[in-house]
Amino acid sequence: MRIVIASDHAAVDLRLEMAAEARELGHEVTDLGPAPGEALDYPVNGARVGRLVAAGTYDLGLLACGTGVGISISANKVPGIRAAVCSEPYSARLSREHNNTNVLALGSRVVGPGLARMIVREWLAAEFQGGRHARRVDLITQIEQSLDATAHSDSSH
Ligand SMILES: O=C[C@H](O)[C@H](O)[C@H](O)COP(=O)(O)O
Repeated sequence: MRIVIASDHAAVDLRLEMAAEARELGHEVTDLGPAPGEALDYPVNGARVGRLVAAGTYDLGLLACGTGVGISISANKVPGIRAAVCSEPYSARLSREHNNTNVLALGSRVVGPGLARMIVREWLAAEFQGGRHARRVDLITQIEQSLDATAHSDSSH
C-alpha cells in the first residue's frame, strides 16, 4: 500500500521506526518529516497527512507526536479521516476491522520502539470487516456531513 507518514518534533525517532516497519512489510512509504532538530507543531503534519489520505493520494497515514493525541485530533478534522491513537495492538487491529481507520497515531512518550512496530504491523495487516460495522461507519460519515437525524432534532432546542 501507499503510506504517508509524518510527526512533530517530539516523535522523530518513533516515526523513523514506524516507517522502517512499514517498509520492511513491503509498503511504499513517503515520509513528510520533520528532520531531527526541526521544531514543528503537530497540527501542521496531522492536517497534511489527513488531506493526502482523504484525497486518495495515499491509501493510509501514519502519525506520531508526544502522546499521539494532538496529531490524531488534527487529522480527524479533515473530512473523511478516521484516525485512532493506539498504544497496544488489539485496539489498533480492531480500529481497522470495525472502524475502518485510515490513519494510525502513536505517542513517542507512551510506547517504545518494539511495541510501536508491533502496533503498526497489526494495524497494517488488519482489514475492514464491513457488515454491521459499515452501517456504523456510515453513521460517522453522516455526523461529519451534518446529515444525521440527531443533528436536526438538536437544532429545535
Ligand atoms: O498532543 C501533543 C503532542 O504530545 C506534542 O508532541 C507535545 O505537546 C509537544 O510538546 P513539546 O513541544 O513540549 O515537546
